[in-house]
Amino acid sequence: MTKSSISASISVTDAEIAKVVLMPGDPLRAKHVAEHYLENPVCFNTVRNMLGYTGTYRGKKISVMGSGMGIPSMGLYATELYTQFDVDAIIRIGSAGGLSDQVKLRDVVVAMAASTNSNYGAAYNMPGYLAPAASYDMLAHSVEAAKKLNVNAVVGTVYTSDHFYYPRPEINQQLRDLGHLAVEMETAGLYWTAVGCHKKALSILTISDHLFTGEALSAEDRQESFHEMMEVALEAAWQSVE
Ligand SMILES: O=P(O)(O)O[C@H]1O[C@H](CO)[C@@H](O)[C@H]1O
Ligand SMILES: O=c1cc[nH]c(=O)[nH]1
Repeated sequence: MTKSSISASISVTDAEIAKVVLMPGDPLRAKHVAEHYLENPVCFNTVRNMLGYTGTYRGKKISVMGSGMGIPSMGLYATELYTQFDVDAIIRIGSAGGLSDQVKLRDVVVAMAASTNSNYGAAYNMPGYLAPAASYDMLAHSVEAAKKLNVNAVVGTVYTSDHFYYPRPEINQQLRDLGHLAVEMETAGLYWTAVGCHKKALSILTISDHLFTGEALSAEDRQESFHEMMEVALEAAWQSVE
């Protein structure tokens, strides 16, 4: 749908926002995705430099917009996209630090669920705890896409941290023992927001560094592995729009 400045955070200009939005943390990565993967991209948002674009991919309209870093930023943009711009599905496309031996540098991780140290979900006022989990059909589409594209995608639980620099790094061992594949900073917030708005979400991540092996991708390697994640995410996005 086309709107002319509804929210303080997103100000739509002359492009519509698609039903499905890809969201990297970095707005410049959103620009890169728009320019390299979408046809005829048009910028729809520049407020706070949180760049957003809409274009087409294999004939279907797809948007891409930065989320910023951390749950509060992701929660704000995802809520506005779902509730004010009629978006049905958001796919996070991010980087993550490996925790498990099941993942190595460059692997693509599909986040089935996200544990977190964030208290953001307390606002849903559940007795106990609202589980941040992916939308199954989108998860299934991404797994099928990865198989078809011969991409090594590992499906499992990730850890969404409020801290990039956690003051007690020894918890990484516990996270690993409890089966977490990788750590990043937005997925749980996206999944909570989606369920709260009765919409869909999926988080697809590339392992950019490993907290136990100490390895990290060079800038060139990041670009190449990022391409594999993009192919999987675009296919899953394509499948999720009619
Ligand atoms: O690559 P992005 O999507 O920004 O994701 C990861 O990178 C940032 C930290 O460097 C956090 O946002 C984390 O979740
Ligand atoms: O949040 C993040 C993202 C990439 N690598 C990390 O170690 N943490």
